[in-house]
Amino acid sequence: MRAPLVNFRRFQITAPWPLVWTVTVVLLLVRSTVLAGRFVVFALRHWRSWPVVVLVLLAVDAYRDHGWWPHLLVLVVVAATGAVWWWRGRDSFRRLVVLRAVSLWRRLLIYRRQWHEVMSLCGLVKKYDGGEVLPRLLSVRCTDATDELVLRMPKGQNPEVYHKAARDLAYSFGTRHCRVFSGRRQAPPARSGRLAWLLRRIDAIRFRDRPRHVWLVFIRRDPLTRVVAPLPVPVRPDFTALPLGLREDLATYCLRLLATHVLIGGATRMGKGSVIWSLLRALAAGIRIGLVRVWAIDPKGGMELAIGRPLFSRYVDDDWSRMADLLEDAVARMRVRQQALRGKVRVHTPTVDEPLIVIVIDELAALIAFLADSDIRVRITQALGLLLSQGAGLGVLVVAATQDPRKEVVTVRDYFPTRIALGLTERGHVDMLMGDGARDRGALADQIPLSAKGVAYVLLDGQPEPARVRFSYIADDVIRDMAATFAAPPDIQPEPEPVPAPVKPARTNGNGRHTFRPTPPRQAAAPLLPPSLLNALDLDATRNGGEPR
Ligand SMILES: Nc1ncnc2c1ncn2[C@@H]1O[C@H](COP(=O)(O)OP(=O)(O)OP(=O)(O)O)[C@@H](O)[C@H]1O
Repeated sequence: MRAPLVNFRRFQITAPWPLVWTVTVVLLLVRSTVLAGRFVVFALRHWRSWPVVVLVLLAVDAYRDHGWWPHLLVLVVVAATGAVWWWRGRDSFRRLVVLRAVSLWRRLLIYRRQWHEVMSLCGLVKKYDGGEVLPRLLSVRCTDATDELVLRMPKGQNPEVYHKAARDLAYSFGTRHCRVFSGRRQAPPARSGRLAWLLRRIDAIRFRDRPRHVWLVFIRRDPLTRVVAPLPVPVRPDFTALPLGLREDLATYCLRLLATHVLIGGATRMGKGSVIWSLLRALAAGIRIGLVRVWAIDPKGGMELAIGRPLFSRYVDDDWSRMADLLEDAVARMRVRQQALRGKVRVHTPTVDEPLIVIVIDELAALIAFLADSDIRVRITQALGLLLSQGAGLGVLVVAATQDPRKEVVTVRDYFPTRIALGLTERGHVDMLMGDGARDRGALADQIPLSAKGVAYVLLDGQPEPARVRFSYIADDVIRDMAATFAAPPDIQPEPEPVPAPVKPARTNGNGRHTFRPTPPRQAAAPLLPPSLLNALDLDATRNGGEPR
């Protein structure tokens, strides 16, 4: 017999069966451990469903043994307990039962059902490996006015994409406003007590930074369409949280007035006055005891601020030169404080002896842009520059309103760390006032309707995304009442009386004789708008449901 061309037997090797079995068992073990781990994660993630699963199992068991009547009995007991709960504690019932039921309902019927469609149409779906990657909806939490969704972005996206798509998302889900937040909205709760250390550790995990999560807040019912009534005057003002109005999620909007200056921008008649008066109301108790001293300048001849004169320790509305004096006096006070605090503290703490000085200026542009007398204008600009650059930490703060936020008009704009944007006339004004990119992040101040007076965009503590708020409307009667109740005590340093205008020194006319040129009378600050026009403008307020000022 002929020998085979290739002798396969020569290459034959015996199978290493122990090795094959060992590898297979190890692979199976790894796989089943992974699956078990996934199941545990799934079960933990959906821990809220455990009671439901247990109840369903119990219900099936009870039905098998006794029929329908145990279910009926349970239903009656649950309904009776719910009724008693609702009767005794409506708030907790609403929070723990009604809102949770609404959240579940809206999650399933509104968001889950349309998720794929809306995400695709709003351009938020990514294509990868021949398939689609969608943002993943993690939770839906409803409040009385908002739906807060948490979602995880697919890889290759950042929150900017959601900021841009915010309006499309809002209208797609049947609302008008959608706010996008790239960070968690609630801070971890403050823990105390015996188990605080444990709870703090759990919070550290629960509230850890999640860069791939995005929070979408849909405004289901806009609470800012109604005028906000004056808020109660705090017994002692908390400068880190002064209540000034209402947020669109129905929380109270609080301003942090500690070591900051505030610039209020808004087109004419959009409610700059209501921001100032809301702030003064929040400070009123401090004003009465002398913890806060308000120095007010109203370049509109007192049209806005004169009505609350008793609240102010110093007040000028009729003389540009006295306005400059007031600001220079504030600089002098600031310098004295600087000397006293140097090397001791970095931020001044207001006391009755060394109060917080708040300089309120109703129309900043009138002081630094439209003032004809260049000498006084330079004095005012210099004093303001010093106050704005150094006064915040020393407890000398400036709160100023302007209709025009352009740099050419408000040259000192960049020195205001806190900005409030009421309704503005131009799209470009939004970024000028709130900072670059603010409009893209949702501050649509140029789209605030004329009727929404007192509605504004603000930045909340620690969040780059602007929030929409409405300041409380303080009517004239309320201001008068406030001025009578919370009048400022006499200042330790009395307001200087207006000094008569200095007579210019005689000049020689070259032939030894002297010609006296009397100085023209001091320039009085005439109102920017004549009273007749202001009265006419007040009519629009009456038409819009507000009260004329
Ligand atoms: N928060 C508010 N809620 C409801 N209506 C308001 C609010 N603030 C102001 N208004 C209405 O708008 C009118 C104008 O308000 P305000 O005088 O405060 O505006 P302004 O921006 O200060 O005007 P100006 O540009 O003349 O200084 C008021 O007469 C009032 O009727």
